[in-house]
Amino acid sequence: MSVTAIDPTRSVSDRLEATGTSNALELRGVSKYFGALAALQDITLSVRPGERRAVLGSNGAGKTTLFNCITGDFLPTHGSVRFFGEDVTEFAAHERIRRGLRRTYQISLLFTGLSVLDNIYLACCGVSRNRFSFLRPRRNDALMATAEDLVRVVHLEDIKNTKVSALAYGQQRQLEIAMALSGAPRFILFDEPAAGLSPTERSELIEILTGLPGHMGYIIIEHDMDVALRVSEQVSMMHNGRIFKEGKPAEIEEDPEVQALYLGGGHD
Ligand SMILES: Nc1ncnc2c1ncn2[C@@H]1O[C@H](COP(=O)(O)OP(=O)(O)OP(=O)(O)O)[C@@H](O)[C@H]1O
Repeated sequence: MSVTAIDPTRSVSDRLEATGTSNALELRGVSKYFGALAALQDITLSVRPGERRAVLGSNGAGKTTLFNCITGDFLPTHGSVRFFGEDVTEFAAHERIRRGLRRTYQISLLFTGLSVLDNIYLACCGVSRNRFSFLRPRRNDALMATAEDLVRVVHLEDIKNTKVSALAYGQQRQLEIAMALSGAPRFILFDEPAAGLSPTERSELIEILTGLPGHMGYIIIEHDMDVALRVSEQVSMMHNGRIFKEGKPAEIEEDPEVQALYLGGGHD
């Protein structure tokens, strides 16, 4: 199986030229406190449209809290979150979804009694404009065509009619990615997509992520450095609620401070 690494300079600038807009995501001075505990402290982060960013850090560094502040699951204690130029700091999660923000979760949210294709189709229905219509006796052909496209994007076309309960774990994670892609998102947050995957499944995941359409930017939280560094163009390192280093994957991999804190010391 061949894995194509992202060209870090050309792909980003090409995408920026194509989109011609401001940052996809912009966090300014974001902090999040749980009582006296500072889970996030003064986070400032800019991600350009189409950019692929990895956020790495030890357990408890604040990565999931960061995602929750971006998605609207948590309201930051201080600071602001902008999505494609719009201040969404106080927007509910569904309002951000409507603007094209998606995420995957560490826990599975699939309908195990339905087929792969039906799960994706339902996800497409969920984010379509007509989702509140009760008068839909037949399948929507356009949404089904989209679901068929997505099944191919995540390499599940050969088992599209298989029930989710019969899928291998890695295939279920691939399906979750397809569901996050429903409704043509502008930006996706991937929460540890490689967790629990076999080496073969990880290679498949790398292929899927690097093969996503160029305009589709994302942030990936990942403990697997090999996956994270191969699917990202820029890396932000977190520790104790702060981003302490940013750089390209090769720079991060060779950085002595990163090695001391993360690579050398493990993340437990
Ligand atoms: N809802 C919550 N209530 C109280 N404390 C929380 C809550 N969510 C997270 N925390 C705390 O905030 C800190 C950051 O947690 P967070 O889950 O964001 O870290 P993480 O980097 O995602 O860790 P992991 O890699 O283990 O998932 C931790 O000390 C955690 O215990």
